Amino acid sequence: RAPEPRPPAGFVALSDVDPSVLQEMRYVTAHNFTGHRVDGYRRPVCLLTRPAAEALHRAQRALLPRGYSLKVYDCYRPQRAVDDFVAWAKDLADERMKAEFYPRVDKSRLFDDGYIAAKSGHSRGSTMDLTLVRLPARPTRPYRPGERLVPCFTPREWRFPDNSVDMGTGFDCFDTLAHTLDPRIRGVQRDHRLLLKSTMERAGFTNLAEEWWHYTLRGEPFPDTYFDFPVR
Ligand SMILES: C[C@@H](N)C(=O)N[C@H](C)C(=O)O
Ligand SMILES: [Zn+2]
Repeated sequence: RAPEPRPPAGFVALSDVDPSVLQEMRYVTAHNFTGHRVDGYRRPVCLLTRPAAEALHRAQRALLPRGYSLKVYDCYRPQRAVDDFVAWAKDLADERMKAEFYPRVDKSRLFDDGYIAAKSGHSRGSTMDLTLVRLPARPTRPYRPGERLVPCFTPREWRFPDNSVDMGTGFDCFDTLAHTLDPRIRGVQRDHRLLLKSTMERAGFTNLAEEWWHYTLRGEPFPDTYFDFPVR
């Protein structure tokens, strides 16, 4: 068997650049919209290009004195993981995670509506999905496969427990309520989204309008390369 490709020069583990950023890597677990560990994720680590990791460190430095930490859910995503999402999307009968992640969107619409990309910025290594956590971070519990699912846009107390601040929906909530500036999101939920957005923009990132959690580094180092080495 051919040896697995290794991370190319220019990639780093986020923990080597900023160990204080919390990590809850969802696609290496079954707690994600597919319901299975996604192809290409072997270890729960956040890999990024060095400039993206250093920019994230700048954002974290701005947040810590205010009593918040960043928490990443996904970082570099191999192309084979994206291909796994595409294959999953073609199987319209597999809706085992619909009740939590896309209760109001037809599975056949997830790519066209902008919630998942067949060529993703994550595979270029300078994009991440993340949220804010109020410090000190509360402990979390793992997802138990088969447990009862709760829609990701219900009040926070009913959703799957997450130690992040209330953003109005959970992570990977494929719904118009997750659009960053959706006018139905008000009060502290909107404040949290705007704190994340302004901090990330100041550190050099751009948000995806459909997802409050998705950010890409401006001037990324590999704008045309979709990498496929596994996360390990
Ligand atoms: C799947 C979700 N976490 C995400 O990252 N969506 C964008 C559109 C992507 O797939 O690049
Ligand atoms: Zn993303």
